[in-house]
Amino acid sequence: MRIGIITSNDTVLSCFIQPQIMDHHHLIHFDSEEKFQKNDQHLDVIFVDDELINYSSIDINTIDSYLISSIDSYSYFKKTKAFGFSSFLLNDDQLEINILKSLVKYQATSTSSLPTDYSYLIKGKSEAMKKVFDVMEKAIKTIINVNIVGETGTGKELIAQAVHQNSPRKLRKFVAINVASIPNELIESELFGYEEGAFTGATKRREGKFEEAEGGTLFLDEIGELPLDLQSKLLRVLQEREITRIGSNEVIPINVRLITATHKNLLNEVSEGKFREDLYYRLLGLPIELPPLRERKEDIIPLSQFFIENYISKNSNIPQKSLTNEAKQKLEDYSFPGNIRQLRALIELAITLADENEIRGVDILLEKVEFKKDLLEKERTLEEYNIEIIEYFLKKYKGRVNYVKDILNISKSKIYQLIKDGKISR
Ligand SMILES: Nc1ncnc2c1ncn2[C@@H]1O[C@H](COP(=O)(O)OP(=O)(O)OP(=O)(O)O)[C@@H](O)[C@H]1O
Repeated sequence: MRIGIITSNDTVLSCFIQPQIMDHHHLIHFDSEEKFQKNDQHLDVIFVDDELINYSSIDINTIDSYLISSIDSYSYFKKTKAFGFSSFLLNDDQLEINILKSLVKYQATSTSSLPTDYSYLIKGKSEAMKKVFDVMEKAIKTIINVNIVGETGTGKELIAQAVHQNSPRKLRKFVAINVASIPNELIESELFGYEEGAFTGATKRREGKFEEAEGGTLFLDEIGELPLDLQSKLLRVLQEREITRIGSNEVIPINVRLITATHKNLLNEVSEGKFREDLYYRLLGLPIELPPLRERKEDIIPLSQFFIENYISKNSNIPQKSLTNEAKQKLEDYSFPGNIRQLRALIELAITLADENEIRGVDILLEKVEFKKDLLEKERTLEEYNIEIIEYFLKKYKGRVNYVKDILNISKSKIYQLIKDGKISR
């Protein structure tokens, strides 16, 4: 790990880094005669005096433009005319882990000064969400790695996208990959790419996700599922900041911000030997915890209203709808195992089911959200889907054919024919 410190005052170095690991023989100053060695050209951690401004790979030659993108640091830099620049190399794994740990702690307690407005995209006024927004501010200000923890559907990918879109990297790509969804033997080629002929089926060269995300952000979802051998490879890539495609000797430098996500407690995985500790601290960077919806009930109604507006604005034929008190209560009392994704599906179904301008309790089909998903997953013919839907509405409206034909905009005779054929019961 190479640490860089920009400062006019060497004593600040000791504030963050224990004296015993400082090796002044390795210090390099801008204003000295010394030139950077080739392998000195990347820094892992940069401080401007006591402010950690970056914790990720950065090329020394681009440090100026990096500082400009980090407004606070740049104005500080100008104001104090700080020009001393030091960097030193650390070769001790355990010390490296200790430094990473203290950096994580430092980041978690430092405050931010660049408020960003996510309210158009991410809803939530609960204390839990305020904390999430606070950490996001810090994530945006630096290019520190970020790890998002939360159950399925809590908004991990949405947060990752928001961090990217508000960061100086927004002009480059946001590339997302779900590690759990790729067979183990394909993860390496997905991440790092391959050359033509590298293995059976590699008919032409393909770039991996790291290359695709160059200059931007790579979102690795379900990182806890990464097999141990690939964890070592990923660690090496993060340390060396370069990749090699499978079947190639060419070393490709990379400049990618990593955001990882998991629904697992990775620290437990570390203690069980399933996840490498050194990789854990490299990836952890800033931890963002997204609590399940049942633990932030005050967000349920604002989120529901947001999804109603969103859905109606995209479907101009649907009139405005609002939630009755009974519907609100029903939503607030529910536990949402599928979290916000489930709430969204449930609201969209309720809008479709609601007859008037009101969404009533009866339109909130808690047990039926899964019905909608199941319905699609069973892969039936269109005719079979039709039958299932007609049957569902006939049951709901107690066999009133006239009512159901209007809702589904089909002919009465179609329904009677299906009943006559024994395909549906009334
Ligand atoms: N705070 C929020 N405000 C508005 N919409 C949200 C919020 N959180 C999540 N969503 C919406 O909920 C859905 C699920 O979010 P997302 O895919 O980000 O969850 P996830 O945690 O990454 O899920 P998974 O673990 O299953 O991949 C998306 O439609 C997303 O836009």
